[in-house]
Amino acid sequence: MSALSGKVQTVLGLVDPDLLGRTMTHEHLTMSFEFNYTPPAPGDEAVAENPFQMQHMHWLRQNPYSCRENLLLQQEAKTLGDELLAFKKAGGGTIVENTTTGIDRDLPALRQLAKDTGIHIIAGAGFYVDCTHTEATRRMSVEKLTDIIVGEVLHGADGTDVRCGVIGEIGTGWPITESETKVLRATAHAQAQLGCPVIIHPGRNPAAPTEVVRILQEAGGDISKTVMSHLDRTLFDEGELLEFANLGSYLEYDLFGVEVLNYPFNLEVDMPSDSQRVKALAFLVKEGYEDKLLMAHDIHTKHRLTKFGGHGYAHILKNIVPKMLTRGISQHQVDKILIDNPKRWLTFK
Ligand SMILES: CCC(=O)NCCS(=O)(=O)O
Repeated sequence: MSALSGKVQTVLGLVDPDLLGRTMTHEHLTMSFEFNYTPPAPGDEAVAENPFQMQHMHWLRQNPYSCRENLLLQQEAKTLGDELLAFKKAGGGTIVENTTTGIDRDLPALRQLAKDTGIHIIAGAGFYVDCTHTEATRRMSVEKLTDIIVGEVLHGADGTDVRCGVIGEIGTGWPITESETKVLRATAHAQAQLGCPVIIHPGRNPAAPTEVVRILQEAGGDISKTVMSHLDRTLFDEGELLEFANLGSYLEYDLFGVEVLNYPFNLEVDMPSDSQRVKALAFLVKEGYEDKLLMAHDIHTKHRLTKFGGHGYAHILKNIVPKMLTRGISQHQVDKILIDNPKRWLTFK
């Protein structure tokens, strides 16, 4: 048994799992998504240059990745305390901050935000998707990658003494690349050593979540302590969803607040609305998966902050939970999804 066993590791140190309260298991407070910039449609360039005005808000919500400035969430780190205090006022207790190496993780900023607001913040270890890997990362062996990830949890990351409390979000695309496969194997090895929670960003293909689970399992990972993120844009067929759910990971619906007509990273996908996300959760509850469900907003751009007219980190607590209660999900089941399941997942074995 390690010193971490039975505890949750926040950026301010170890805490008793009972202290977490309502938890968003997939958010970003400071990061860069610039590598995903998608040029605006011809004629929209001027709007994209000057997006944060009332008359441009609809365009920005529909085209969030076509404005460079919108992708620089890290510029807001100093003012993010107010957003977190709104989350706290709505009854929130904990944020899992999934920013990993490749998208500008800022651990000192996370520690400061936790101190300023009293919100428990849990930082993520490991690496994002292949196109953010450096050449040095690509050349590393699985053993070296494992050492880095274990070190980020046990000693601190990015040259700081801030320790990560989860591995992930570990980024994978579709098809999964060689470098991503090595990182997945390292993740499984580190998890086997540490007994820690893992969270995965799957590629945008219905086959991706199952393939990730296969790789993790083969390398000795603990699927019962692993979260599959972004199911709302990945698995639509109910049969396929149940087949995946049967593999035993946590099932995360984490794009609450995103309502877009065209999803630029996969134009085949019809991004669901929040009502459809609630429907999917109600379906999984009815099928007996209430102990596996998790929810979040995955805020990763500026326009989703309340400061820019967005829904902020309190949207689920203020707007989605009341809707869930009208759609066959009980308060007891809501509490499982927002409190008990995150607590169980985040507690080191
Ligand atoms: C870093 C944030 C992130 O990866 N979000 C996922 C966006 S999407 O793949 O679901 O569009």
